[in-house]
Amino acid sequence: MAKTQATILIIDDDEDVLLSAKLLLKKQYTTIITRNNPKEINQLISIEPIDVVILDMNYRIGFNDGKEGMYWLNHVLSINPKMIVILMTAYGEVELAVDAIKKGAFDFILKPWSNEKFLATIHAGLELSKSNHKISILESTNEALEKNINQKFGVIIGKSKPMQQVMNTIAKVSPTDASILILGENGTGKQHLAREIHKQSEQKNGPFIHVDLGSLSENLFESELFGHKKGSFTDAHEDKPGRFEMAENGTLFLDEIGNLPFNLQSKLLTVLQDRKVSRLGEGIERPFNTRLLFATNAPLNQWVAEGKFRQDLLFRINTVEIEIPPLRKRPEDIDEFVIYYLNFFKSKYHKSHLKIDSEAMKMLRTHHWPGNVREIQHTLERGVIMSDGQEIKTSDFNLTTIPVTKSTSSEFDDLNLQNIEKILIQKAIEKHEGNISKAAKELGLTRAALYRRLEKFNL
Ligand SMILES: Nc1ncnc2c1ncn2[C@@H]1O[C@H](COP(=O)(O)OP(=O)(O)OP(=O)(O)O)[C@@H](O)[C@H]1O
Repeated sequence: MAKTQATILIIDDDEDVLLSAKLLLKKQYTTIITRNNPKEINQLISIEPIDVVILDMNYRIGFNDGKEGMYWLNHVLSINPKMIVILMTAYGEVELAVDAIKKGAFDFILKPWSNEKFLATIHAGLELSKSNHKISILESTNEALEKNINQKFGVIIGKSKPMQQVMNTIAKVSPTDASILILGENGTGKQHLAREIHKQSEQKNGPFIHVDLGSLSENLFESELFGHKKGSFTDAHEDKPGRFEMAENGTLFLDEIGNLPFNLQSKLLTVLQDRKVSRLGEGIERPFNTRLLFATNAPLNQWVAEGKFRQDLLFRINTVEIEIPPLRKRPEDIDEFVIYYLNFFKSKYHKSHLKIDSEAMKMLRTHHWPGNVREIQHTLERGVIMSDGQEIKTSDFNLTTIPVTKSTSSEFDDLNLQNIEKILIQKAIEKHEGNISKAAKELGLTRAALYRRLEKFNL
């Protein structure tokens, strides 16, 4: 019979008890650790993936008040409140054992034990430990998924030749386990395509977890990606799995990979090579089974040449590179996007009669679309909202291109804060040639906050 994968720690000062418990359990479970001194608990819990602790109530000869057992029970639960602790106790101490259960122990075993009862108790403890572990991962996965639930548009639009080539590549590579690097300007649909790859992959029934490395502050990178142990830093109030663990049997999409700080690039490389992650502050290595997708709008090859991005990491993540062309290089797709978003927003805002005036349509077809698909989507939404009549007019779209102006102090003659905010945002985007992450960083905003302002100012 194959052994069940589980690590059980037994602590008792009686070597005979340890030996007979070990002999019994090792037939059933993969790892049995025995110790005669409870002081070793601290170290063991932080380096071994322990599922169940079996703890004696008394450690000094002649003492049978169970105080030590209670002390160590509290201690284990303060390190990990979800740890399954089973107490071993003699006949006279049943009341004490019941008290221990009230304080958080899972169950107790009476010494001398019946093998059958002993195994049944361990089995039940292990089942609970497994479901606790699953629940904690599910809670975090759920949290991450809820953030993504607003993803509104599931279809892939684009019949142009360059888009069809992209789709052909996706059909070929999605079912494999190759790492894919998606390249493209802001708003070209990198995340949208990453979701499509997930849908067409073997992991399609697992979660799709998106991490925007452009919006994470530097001190959060490690904990977000790899998870942390309670107490490993000031705000680590409880154990938390990282995104790698949350994406188990699914896809992990690391967006804006160019924003990963240089010191963490080597750590990520090791994780990708070993296919194991360790939570911050914990020595346990957890294997993961996750499809990895990456995206960036940064010129990574150039950054490698400049020493800003590790070449070995780039080689690891770009087994296949897919470049999504900007909208201006596939103008044939504009009409389809316009029709799609027009219909979508007509129905959302209950304006089913609306059409686009021919002048306005001409303008949409010839616009440069620096913000790509995201810009076309927001423009159509604005047009539908602003239009009063039967037709959306050029002015309803309020399509402006970001003016390329040289900074002069006269811009600040107008001291209206909103106007100045708009000017600063324009300047930051101009300076960083449309790179939203860098502009947001310079402005001291998250990317999401910058996007909100772009919308607010119709930029
Ligand atoms: N081919 C497409 N078909 C339908 N919708 C699309 C397509 N490409 C992009 N979109 C939509 O455009 C918006 C922007 O796309 P997405 O967020 O994937 O771009 P991105 O390249 O990841 O942007 P950023 O670089 O700013 O993170 C999304 O709402 C997405 O659904």
